[in-house]
Amino acid sequence: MNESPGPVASISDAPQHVTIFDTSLRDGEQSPGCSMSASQKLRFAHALSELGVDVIEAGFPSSSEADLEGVRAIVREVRGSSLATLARCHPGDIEACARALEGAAKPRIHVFISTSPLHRQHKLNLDRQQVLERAVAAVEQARRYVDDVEFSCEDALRTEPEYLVEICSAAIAAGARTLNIPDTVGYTTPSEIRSLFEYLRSNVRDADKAVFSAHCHNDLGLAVANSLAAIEGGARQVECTINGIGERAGNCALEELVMALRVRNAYYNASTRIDTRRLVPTSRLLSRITGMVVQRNKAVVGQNAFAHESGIHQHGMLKHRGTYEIMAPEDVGWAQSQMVMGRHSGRAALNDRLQALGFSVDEARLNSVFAAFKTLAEKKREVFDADLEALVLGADAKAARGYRLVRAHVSTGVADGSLPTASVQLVDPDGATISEAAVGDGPVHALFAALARATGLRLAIDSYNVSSVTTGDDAQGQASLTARVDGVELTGSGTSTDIIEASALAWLELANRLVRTQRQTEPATQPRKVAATA
Ligand SMILES: CC(=O)SCCNC(=O)CCNC(=O)[C@H](O)C(C)(C)COP(=O)(O)OP(=O)(O)OC[C@H]1O[C@@H](n2cnc3c(N)ncnc32)[C@H](O)[C@@H]1OP(=O)(O)O
Ligand SMILES: CC(C)C(=O)C(=O)O
Ligand SMILES: [Mg+2]
Repeated sequence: MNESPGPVASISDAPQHVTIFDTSLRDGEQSPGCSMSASQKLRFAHALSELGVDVIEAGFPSSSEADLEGVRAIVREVRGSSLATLARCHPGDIEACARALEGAAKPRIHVFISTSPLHRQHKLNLDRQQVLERAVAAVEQARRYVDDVEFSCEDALRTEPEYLVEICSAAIAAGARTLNIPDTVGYTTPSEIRSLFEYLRSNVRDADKAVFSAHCHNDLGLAVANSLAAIEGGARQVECTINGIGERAGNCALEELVMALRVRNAYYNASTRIDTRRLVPTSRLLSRITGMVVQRNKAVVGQNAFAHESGIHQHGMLKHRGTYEIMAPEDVGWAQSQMVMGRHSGRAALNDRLQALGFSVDEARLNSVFAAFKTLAEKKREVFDADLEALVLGADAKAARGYRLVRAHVSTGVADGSLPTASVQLVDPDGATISEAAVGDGPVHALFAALARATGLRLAIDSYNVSSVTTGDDAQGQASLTARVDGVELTGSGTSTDIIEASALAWLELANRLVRTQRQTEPATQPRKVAATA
């Protein structure tokens, strides 16, 4: 048997700071499906600043009046981070950057030009010397407006390395403080980009006067790996985007890069200023603004990143989180790990979930519930709390005693000054009819307020979601709610073609679960007391 490799040595003895340059609002925004209005950009720029991003690339002011206005609004309000804007090596673009950045506390102008033979010949129709002269003139012009100038060699990874040395040396001499080496088309590999950064840092004149920066695209799915390799080669700024949005397959995902540096700190010995607990909220905000859904299995911020369905993993997780998680969900902004009950789950996870729902079962009962659970899980993709309750109680949860919706009515108006109002009629667990009404900030808020009045239960809702479960104009909507009661997460869901009815059913399912865990007296089980939040 081979010997274990032992701990990996650190790449650097002295702790290093890696500057996080976020380009979600520029490279990210220019990708299909990600356009943002000026007010959306402003909102997201605030979120990036709160996240602790060092440099926010706010836009490309010469591209449109709207982009210019968007940058100006960010300059007026956002403090803390440096604010960068992009310009071609073109006097008009650089003037537009300067105008947009007027009043910024920490302005940066970012000028770029293509350096690769393919781009020089086919895109720009310029030779090496002409590109170099355009670059030097642009950096010098930008320096007349601001001290902090970044120069990028577009398509650097397909550029002759000795020409990169020449143009980077000239850019430093002209006043550039940051030299960005983009892998514009996501073509490079980790060992190649690492060698290129080492080569440039050794050969560029006055290399120590500038920060070398990586800007990797994800066409081969290597953007994060290549950015980390660039850090190994000496990069001290990484350009990235939230959720990895950006041209084509996107840019290096900020959340992945930052967590790799943190989780493998002993190796990289490099840190960032990012408040990692804000990663998930920031990712969610971007999804909401752009409508770009994050894939479930996306590292760090995807819904499955801390979810476990298979029995062996769930069993390990219940013994020690470290068995199957290399970082804590709380550290990146999730509430907790998730145990999803499904076809692959085992007895340990089932027992744990039943206890959380207030049922303590002996081994024989657990075995019989487990057999029924496996049969059900073969038919359903996910087994919900309501299904588990039905299995333990030996009856359909819908038939169990609880509040039942008779009717609900909601009225609302847009910009007519009317208050959203809801009235509900329920039958309570003892068969009596109750009617109540309430107003709220919106129709669903009013509905929940009326249900709270009718039942006397005030649920502290953690999340509320509506999604369609079928297609077409008459699609069924599924409303899902979660609430935390005494540290236990309870869920409720309801389905209807009317989303108000679906929402009321979800609220009542959650409320009934709460009531049942308080009142449940079935002899084979011992209910755990769960108090309603008042
Ligand atoms: C790798 C990147 O991410 S680069 C950034 C890409 N982002 C964008 O393009 C979004 C914003 N762009 C735009 O709104 C428009 O392209 C504009 C306003 C900038 C320019 O629009 P137009 O004047 O109509 O030019 P168009 O987009 O058709 O072509 C680009 C022109 O810029 C030139 N160009 C491209 N890059 C550079 C550069 N770095 N420096 C100087 N000129 C450049 C091209 O050669 C072409 O010039 P030409 O019109 O003389 O042939
Ligand atoms: C403008 C530059 C930095 C760029 O986005 C790229 O080359 O990918
Ligand atoms: Mg790019």
